[in-house]
Amino acid sequence: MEFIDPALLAYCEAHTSPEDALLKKITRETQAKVLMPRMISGHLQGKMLELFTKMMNAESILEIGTYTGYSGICLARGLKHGGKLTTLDINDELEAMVRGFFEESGLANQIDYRLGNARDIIPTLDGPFDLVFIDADKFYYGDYFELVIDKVRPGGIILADNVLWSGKILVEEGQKIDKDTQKILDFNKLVHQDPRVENILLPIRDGVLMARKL
Ligand SMILES: C[S@@+](CC[C@H](N)C(=O)[O-])C[C@H]1O[C@@H](n2cnc3c(N)ncnc32)[C@H](O)[C@@H]1O
Repeated sequence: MEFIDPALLAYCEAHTSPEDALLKKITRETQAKVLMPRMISGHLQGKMLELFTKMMNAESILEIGTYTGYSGICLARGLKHGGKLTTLDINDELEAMVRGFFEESGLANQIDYRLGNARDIIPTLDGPFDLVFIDADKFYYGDYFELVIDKVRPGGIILADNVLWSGKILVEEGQKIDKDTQKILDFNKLVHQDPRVENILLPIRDGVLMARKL
């Protein structure tokens, strides 16, 4: 499901600071060489992540789901001088490509790229994080939220991508719901009802849930 008229999207992109050569290259190579290129954050969302990070003056960021590094580079570009991004992914087949992009970004020394299952790695990480971007396997979004909430500083932000799940969260009465959709529905409800955060669901791209820790 497209959420916005393609002409309006093109207008928004035309009035957003342009993607630079590296982000264009990551998009091109992801489309040419990697499975499921739709997973990449892309121009609008990438710029949003960079600007949120700058607005927060973030020093410590955790990303769950590196993929080809597009969103990671956007987040790292927003970091305060000397800040650090920790980014996790289970897929080691992309490692050489991703490390190459991080080197090209000039920010590799601020990016701690770790391979493995995020549910095993997160408990070993020290907070506090200013910002956490959840963008890995949707089935475990609720687990990621619970694993990171105590590691986020008060006033810190948790962002979760794809929470509109291509519109599948709109369920008709009696309709059968697949497991991932059910997990996204549960996650959106969990965050919305959690007294530890205030939240907004932004209809950007496939939906971004923003929760601010109180
Ligand atoms: C939607 S993509 C991330 C897109 C990336 N954030 C971007 O915007 O360019 C999801 C990524 O999560 C990773 N992933 C899935 N399950 C994971 C797990 N249990 N632990 C760590 N990473 C996982 C996948 O390998 C995939 O690269």
